[in-house]
Amino acid sequence: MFKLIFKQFKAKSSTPDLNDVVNFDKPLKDDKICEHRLNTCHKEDLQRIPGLKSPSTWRCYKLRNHPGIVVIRNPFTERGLRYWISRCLRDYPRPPNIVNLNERLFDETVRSDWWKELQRCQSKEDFQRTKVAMRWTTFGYHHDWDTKHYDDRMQSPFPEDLSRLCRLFASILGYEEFKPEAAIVNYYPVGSSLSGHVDYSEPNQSAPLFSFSFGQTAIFLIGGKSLEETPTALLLQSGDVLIMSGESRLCYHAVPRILKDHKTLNSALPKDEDDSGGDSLDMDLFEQVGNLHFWQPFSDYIADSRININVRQVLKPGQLLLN
Ligand SMILES: O=C(O)CCC(=O)C(=O)O
Ligand SMILES: [Fe+2]
Repeated sequence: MFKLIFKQFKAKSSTPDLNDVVNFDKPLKDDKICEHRLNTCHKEDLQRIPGLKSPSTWRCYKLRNHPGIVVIRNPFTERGLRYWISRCLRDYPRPPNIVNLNERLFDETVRSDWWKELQRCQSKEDFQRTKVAMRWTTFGYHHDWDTKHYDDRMQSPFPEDLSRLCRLFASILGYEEFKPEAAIVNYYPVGSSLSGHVDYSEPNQSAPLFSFSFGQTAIFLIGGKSLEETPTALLLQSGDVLIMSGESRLCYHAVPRILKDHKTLNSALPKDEDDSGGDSLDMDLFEQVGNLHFWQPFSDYIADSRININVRQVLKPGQLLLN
């Protein structure tokens, strides 16, 4: 069932039927979801992470048929969204982090600073080819796509800003001990997809997995422990935070389609957002994204792409090394 539904959503010839797709902006119309109360008495921690809306305004949902799945509908401010998008494009795909760019197709300058080199492309063709070639970057423990194993010798530092962000969401959901140790940033040009899989590479499979969506909207399929089970389709929009915890941590999931429907805000930032200081982000970048000239290339990129940050804990509690 999973593969069939994946194929239907992926089919380029058809506009997907969104009637059966859960839309968290229309929660009352949908009996597949229910509202979930969050424990947001962490105001002090929150004040130290700029770029998030006040937690009392967050809307959070669970899925009736998929215990363990939690979705927080865009808790970010507009400046916050811009910050994380530019981190994913400008900074994260750089050494010592690993990127997918093939050494036979791209020289060292592009592979070590893709975003900078993308802005320097001379022709439209070269720009487009370079833009869509970036599909993932890994950091913390690097995910090995072939062996599906992590290795103590294959690590790069986990960025402090993303670590803090994940630990904050984890603590609000009651996972005080969560340690962000491995991340994959997935880049999805419109037209790309990610087929059904289970994330079982981590020795620690009981810690939740945190997934952040930015830019264009994804149709996300969440299934069961076998491909026989019928998946539920969700719309994941810019800023949405999806948590796979408990039973759902080892369930099949996929991204069959990216919808080009998100209008990127390319205007001055709203004035009413309280995005005052802190030391947990790169505050120069946080300032800069408010400048339209600075923000323009990032805005152009996400006009037809989606970005997903996928964060996992690798080690079991108390475990210090893998091998
Ligand atoms: O892009 C997404 O929402 C999911 C990505 C994913 O499942 C993965 O990286 O394992
Ligand atoms: Fe996954």
